[in-house]
Amino acid sequence: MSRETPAAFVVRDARWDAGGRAILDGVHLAAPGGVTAVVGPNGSGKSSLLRAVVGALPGARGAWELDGADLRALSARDRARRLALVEQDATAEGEHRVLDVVLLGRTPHRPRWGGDSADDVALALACLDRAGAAHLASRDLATLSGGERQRVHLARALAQQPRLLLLDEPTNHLDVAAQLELLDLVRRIADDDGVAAVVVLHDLTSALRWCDHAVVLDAGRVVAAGRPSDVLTPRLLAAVWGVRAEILRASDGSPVLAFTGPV
Ligand SMILES: Nc1ncnc2c1ncn2[C@@H]1O[C@H](COP(=O)(O)OP(=O)(O)OP(=O)(O)O)[C@@H](O)[C@H]1O
Repeated sequence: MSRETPAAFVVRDARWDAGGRAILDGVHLAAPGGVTAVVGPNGSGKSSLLRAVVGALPGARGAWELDGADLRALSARDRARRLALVEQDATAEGEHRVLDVVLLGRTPHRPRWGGDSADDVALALACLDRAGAAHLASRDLATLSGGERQRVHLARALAQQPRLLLLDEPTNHLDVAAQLELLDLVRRIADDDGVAAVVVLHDLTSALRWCDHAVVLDAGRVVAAGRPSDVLTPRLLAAVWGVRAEILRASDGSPVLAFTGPV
């Protein structure tokens, strides 16, 4: 159970056209707190959906609300106080000390002309610690490995203290132990802090094991949504991904998807 009231996030009828076609074609998503997996084949619109919600897709239409508030009506600063996005393979040009990158997450919370307070620095260090990256605080971001950078961007997002955390393939670049740590951290952020976490995942076993809800996109449309175990069935995997799949059971009873070939 969440110690905080879980954040409720809703997307209604998201639409976005690019290159002469519909990339998002009437997407509905309801994330009533907890962890929501957004899954689908390559090019199905997952990243576009997250980018639309953060206001990074000019021309996107639809409504998105967090705790009943219209996110589109908020200023960029107010939006950044409520939601944070960690993008796929986020990089940065030039030299940036890791601690300064994480402190950027405090920007929407501090006075417009104020510098970093001691509290900001303490919070940034705590977020680095939570993301398993405390030892990187003094490093230059450009010198980090992909997995190390991923943790720093997560720490920056946590420093925003969002009610909605959007993560685009956050387990990319992470070794297996780090993937488990990250998914466990996302679970705790949802459970303990009441943050609504929306996570784009390609690893469908992780979606089954770690997530409360799953939304399946195909060609810009939602083709299934609900409890991951109800949604990610062999029949759906065959229809959407074109693969034959079996659901096996690990010794602890948790589901493991095995793919045995194309349909
Ligand atoms: N600016 C653009 N102009 C034209 N097409 C675009 C643009 N941005 C994205 N697309 C197309 O929109 C589709 C959806 O892209 P998106 O990145 O949202 O997919 P995705 O589901 O996140 O894919 P992946 O799993 O490969 O990361 C793709 O076919 C992509 O080529």
